[in-house]
Amino acid sequence: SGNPPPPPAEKYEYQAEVSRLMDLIVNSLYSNKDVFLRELISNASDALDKLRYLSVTDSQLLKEAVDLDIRIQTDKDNGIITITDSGIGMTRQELVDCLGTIAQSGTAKFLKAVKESKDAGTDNNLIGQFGVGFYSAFLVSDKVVVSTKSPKSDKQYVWEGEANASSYTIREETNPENLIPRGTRLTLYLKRDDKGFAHPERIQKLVKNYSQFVSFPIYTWQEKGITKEVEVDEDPVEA
Ligand SMILES: CCNC(=O)[C@H]1O[C@@H](n2cnc3c(N)nc(I)nc32)[C@H](O)[C@@H]1O
Repeated sequence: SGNPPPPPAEKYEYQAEVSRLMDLIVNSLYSNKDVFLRELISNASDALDKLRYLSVTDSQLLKEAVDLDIRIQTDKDNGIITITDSGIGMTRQELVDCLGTIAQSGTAKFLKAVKESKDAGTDNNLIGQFGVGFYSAFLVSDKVVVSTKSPKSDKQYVWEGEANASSYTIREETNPENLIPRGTRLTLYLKRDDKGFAHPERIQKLVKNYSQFVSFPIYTWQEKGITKEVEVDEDPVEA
């Protein structure tokens, strides 16, 4: 076909503080892995808040006419969870700035706070307070893929990171099946021992626990493995 091949994925090293932070989060929160869903829903909710706030002065941001919601899909056959928000999305540079680096001050304060906190319980809350919850995805995932489309860029970008890795990659999304109009879709490839999180009833229970303060609807779907049949629940988990 006439289309030029897509540019190759680019490899980035995490800033040292980020690597240290990921190790700390994975080692200190292993006892209560459930927190990953609360953190990722919180990030999705923040992204929707940002869009709603910015659209007040720039209605163009809503031209992609998609509802403001969070969709969680579980594929229990393959141990995969996807969390999609129709929020503001990230540009390539924002992916680097937001997921590959962290403000030194934030890290130092977080590390100090965790050291001072008595037990894992307080750690869970600290992770949310310091906005570093994204990395809790690696509590339950071998690999995390973030596919994101911002109104500020005409391309959709795919960030890919693996547990215990010192680097991550970013490439352009070229598969039409994966394109989203705006927002961010996280795909979690669950660890062998954590595939239970992809069971719909377990996700629904966690969503009910963690979503009471989320001001956007959260829908959960069960993906029927290779048939890709999508069964919509009788009624969405209204926030
Ligand atoms: C410390 C890890 N960094 C983040 O979680 C940041 O990444 C960005 N992020 C994470 N999930 C996101 C999401 N779903 N949408 C958007 I817009 N930004 C997101 C936000 O800037 C977070 O503060």
